Amino acid sequence: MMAFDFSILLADLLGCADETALHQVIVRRFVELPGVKIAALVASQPPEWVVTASAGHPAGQLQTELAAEALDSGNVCTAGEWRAVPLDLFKEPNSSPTVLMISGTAEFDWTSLASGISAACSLMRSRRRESRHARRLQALLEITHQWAQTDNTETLLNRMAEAATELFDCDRATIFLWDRPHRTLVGRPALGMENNELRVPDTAGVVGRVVQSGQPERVDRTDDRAVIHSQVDKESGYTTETILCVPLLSPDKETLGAFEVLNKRAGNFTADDLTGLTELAAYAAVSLDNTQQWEQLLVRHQLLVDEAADKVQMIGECPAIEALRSTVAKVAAADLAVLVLGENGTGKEVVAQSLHYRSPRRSEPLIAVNCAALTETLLESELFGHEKGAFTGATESRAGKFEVASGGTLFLDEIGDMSLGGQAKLLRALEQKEVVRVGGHETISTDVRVVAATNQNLAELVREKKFREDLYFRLNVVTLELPPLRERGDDIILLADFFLRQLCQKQGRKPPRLTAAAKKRLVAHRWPGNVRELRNLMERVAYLAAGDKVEAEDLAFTLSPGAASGPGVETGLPLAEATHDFQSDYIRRTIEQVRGNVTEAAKLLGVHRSNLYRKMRALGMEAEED
Ligand SMILES: Nc1ncnc2c1ncn2[C@@H]1O[C@H](COP(=O)(O)OP(=O)(O)OP(=O)(O)O)[C@@H](O)[C@H]1O
Repeated sequence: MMAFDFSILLADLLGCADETALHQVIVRRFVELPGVKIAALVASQPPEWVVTASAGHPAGQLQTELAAEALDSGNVCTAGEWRAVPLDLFKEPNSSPTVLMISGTAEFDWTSLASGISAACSLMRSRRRESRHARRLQALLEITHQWAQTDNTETLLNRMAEAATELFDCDRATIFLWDRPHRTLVGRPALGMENNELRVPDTAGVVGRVVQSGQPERVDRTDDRAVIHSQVDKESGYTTETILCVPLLSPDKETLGAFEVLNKRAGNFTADDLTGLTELAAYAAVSLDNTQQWEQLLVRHQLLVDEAADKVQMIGECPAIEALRSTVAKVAAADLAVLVLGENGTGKEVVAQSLHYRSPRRSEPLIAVNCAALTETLLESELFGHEKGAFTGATESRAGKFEVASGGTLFLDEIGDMSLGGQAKLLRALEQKEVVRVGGHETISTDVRVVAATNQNLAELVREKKFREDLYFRLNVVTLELPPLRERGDDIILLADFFLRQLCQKQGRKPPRLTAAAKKRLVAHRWPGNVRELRNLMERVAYLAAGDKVEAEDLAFTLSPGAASGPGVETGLPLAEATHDFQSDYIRRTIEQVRGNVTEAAKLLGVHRSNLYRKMRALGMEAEED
């Protein structure tokens, strides 16, 4: 009796890529042995026998009756030089019982040989399964990495379907999302359907059963066609042969829909495909969830941007403002640097906001930096950022405004106040489109549109060598000049009404009306603080004036610190009117100073409390004694 060396067989089996190769290896190994003329593997597929591999003489003379006898008895059967050895090789589902047929004089311990071959094959198969699993995981990793970079559900679903058809060697794949309120499954991509989308009731066909039960389903070629939702095939003109469908489960096991693959190119979907699709669906559920959250965030972000853009209103109809508005509309979309000139409070920041929200950069940040408020060192760290430990107090690394505003707009206010050192660094950043954080080495590229503003005469500063000429030209591709408020005529009234409306709306009350005298006073005022001063005044009026009218006396102008000392009364008024205005203004401000305490105000004014009330009534001021 000959001994059989399993180690050689095992080594050969491990190299087999598929079942056919495995069968070939077994039969070849036998005919190499002395005394073996023919070796073959035959599989019982009633009503016939199929030779899956043979070696040696042609297999035509195979004794299939002997094979049947061996299979029925479970023992080795002999007829002349032929041996039929039933193998327990193929325990896998769908595999046929197999018999090893040997012709020759060689004698082995056939029973242990049969179980040895079966064990070797089973070991080889599990190795192959593991390596297939590892390959599938590798493919999954590559696929999910690609998914993670997709921020749009439509694209993501298409990519998922592409990945699945490739991975499972099938014709089509569709991901169904469960619209529970409408009891509908929405499948995409759906080739041949309108909008590439398929809508079916959530109880229809295989996919309906999968989402309802949470269990996967498989339809093979031989299965009853009745299980397939034939309506879909009718509509799309497609013939479904095989299906594998698994539920799409969220990480907390809620069924979100189903992942379906159709028409395996060869044969039926396998148990391996089921494991693979279940794994793929788990990643798909997470990616879909992430992408949908991202999309929701984008929608919310867009709403916020629109809301912010709507709030930016440049009120005014005087020719200078009309001209400015039309230039803003023209240059906003071009990525040009803009210099905005104008006195303090004339609306330079409003212009920067209008430019930003009318540009393609509107969804990215608009970042404002006041260059006058910071020392040179602080300004540098503010603009370019700093690394941890770059200077005392730099306990954390921080991105600069150039980095934060990248993709958007950087508004450099009070640029005329920037030191010459700061100007040099700013120029470098603008020219090279990159910055280096203070204390850092790495260059960080940035893409910002710069809008600069100043209340100074920048050209004059250039002449005086206080501002770099090269920076001046770089910032000043387009100049927009805002006139002071006193030169805007009736726009003062438009703005006053606008602010009153806006501020009263916040308090939920009807805005009071400006009387003709009040309007006259507003237009006559010099407005050293420009629109900001007007806004502040209207804010006070909106809070203090209780009635439905705003009288001239209600307009208590605040003296600007720069103005000559004296009451805030216009020149050009008759003395009686000026005295009247001065007195009401002075009394009002004194009362405001002591937060409405009239007794206290009377003391400060050196009059008796009741006399103060009398005086206020005479001046037409609201004065209710308590
Ligand atoms: N044309 C306008 N329409 C509506 N509001 C305006 C207008 N101009 C200015 N404002 C408002 O006036 C205030 C001051 O405007 P802004 O801050 O833009 O002025 P600025 O010129 O940038 O001031 P500064 O020079 O002090 O930085 C803001 O509340 C702004 O909303």
